[in-house]
Amino acid sequence: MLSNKPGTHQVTLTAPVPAHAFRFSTPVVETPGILIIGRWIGRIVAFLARLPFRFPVAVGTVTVSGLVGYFLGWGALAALWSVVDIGLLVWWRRWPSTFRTLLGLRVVAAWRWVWIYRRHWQPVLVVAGLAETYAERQYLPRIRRVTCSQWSDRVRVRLVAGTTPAHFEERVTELAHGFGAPSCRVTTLGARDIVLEFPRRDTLANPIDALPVPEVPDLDALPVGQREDGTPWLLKLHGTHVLVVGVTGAGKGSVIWSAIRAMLPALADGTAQVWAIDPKRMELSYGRTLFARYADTGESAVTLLETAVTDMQERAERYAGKQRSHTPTVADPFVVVVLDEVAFLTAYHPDRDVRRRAENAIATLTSQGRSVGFTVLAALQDPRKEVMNLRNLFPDKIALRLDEATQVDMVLGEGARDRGANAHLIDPDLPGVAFVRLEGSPVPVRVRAAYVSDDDITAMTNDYGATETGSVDADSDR
Ligand SMILES: Nc1ncnc2c1ncn2[C@@H]1O[C@H](COP(=O)(O)OP(=O)(O)OP(=O)(O)O)[C@@H](O)[C@H]1O
Repeated sequence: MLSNKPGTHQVTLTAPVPAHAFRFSTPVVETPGILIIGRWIGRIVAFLARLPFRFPVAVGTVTVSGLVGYFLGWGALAALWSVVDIGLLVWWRRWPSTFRTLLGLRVVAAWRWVWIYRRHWQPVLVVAGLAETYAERQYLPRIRRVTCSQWSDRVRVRLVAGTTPAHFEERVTELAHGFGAPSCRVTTLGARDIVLEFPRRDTLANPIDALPVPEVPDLDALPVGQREDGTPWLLKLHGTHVLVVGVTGAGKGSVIWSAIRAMLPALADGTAQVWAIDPKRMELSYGRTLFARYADTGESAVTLLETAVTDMQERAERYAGKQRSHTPTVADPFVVVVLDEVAFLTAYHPDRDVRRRAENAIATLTSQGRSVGFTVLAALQDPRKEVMNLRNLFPDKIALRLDEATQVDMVLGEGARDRGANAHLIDPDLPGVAFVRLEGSPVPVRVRAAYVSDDDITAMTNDYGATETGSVDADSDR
């Protein structure tokens, strides 16, 4: 106990209490050198024993090459490799997709595991604050596996017990920078089991052409663009309200037009209607013949909104006690009120009465319209409360390029920026790129809306628009 051996004085887990004459503490026992060396040898042997299972192709290749070189000589090895190279070349040219999935991406994954993740894992995690310390020992989450898809690396990680995926979600920016990726996304697979997804390149860098019009539109999942992982970005309109926020030129129009485009067959057969409010007279006027109602001034816009409220309430009264959800029919179509620059009505319109009536009507529609088939799809440039205090009545929000970092959480909700939704850093040269929250996941996803050009809109109005303009723009007071 009172030994003066080196190390005895180092362990001070609790501070001494001066009033106590004796202090009991755990004795420090010196580890014999042979045990330390034995442990290192054990770890090296375990590593070598695991290698063939972890990298069977690489270990097999090296072993076979070594055996051929040793028994048959270097000439035979060179001949073998020439044949293998020609075989690989033929495979690559003839069946590129199987070559990529079975070999190419595995080689890339092994390389990136060693060179990027293994090498930088400890420093990046320690600096990012993701290494845990307990009783003077450091515990690091462990890389279980690295796999590669064509566009991203997926790093499967075993968490340190007592930590949660939220620790990683809050550090996605640090992780992305640390491993040299444009972004990082965290997916939870199970207890202490997460995947970090690092894109290797920006899959949304090129504009996406207007998507094909679906034969039977699914109003719960309208294809409006592409997600960062290459899968379609599907927008739910029926049973919700959507607020699209972005600075001027961010591409709000492309989200609105992509949604309208995806609904075209439903507009044509009368099971859905678009009621459009277009204060700028630039965005929606182009496709006027597609809309059941159209308004472009303050007064006519408020009249349109109040008509929607009256129709909605009449429908709710009919449904009361009989049905709890809406199924689109020709008699009771799904109505989407599309509002371009909603702040024009709620904040900027000079007439106070128009502002008040518009706000009341939007609040009523957004709070009561969901279950009876009335949806508001609104675009907004400035999400601050002074401009739009109704934003929380929109369950789904889309954050295109924003002006300030603080606006990200205003749009996507608390913690969205910490989880990597850097909408304020979206490149101005990438209009249509946005962050959205998908159902059931707190992690924002990067997406890009398809671009519906003027020619596309002309083709849409030719194919699906009403022939008599007068029949569809009853609310316009132009
Ligand atoms: N999804 C997209 N893909 C590629 N380019 C796009 C996309 N959306 C918009 N653009 C380009 O950006 C320009 C501005 O887009 P848009 O008018 O839709 O922005 P906005 O957010 O509606 O702006 P404003 O609020 O001023 O109307 C378009 O003219 C087009 O050239």
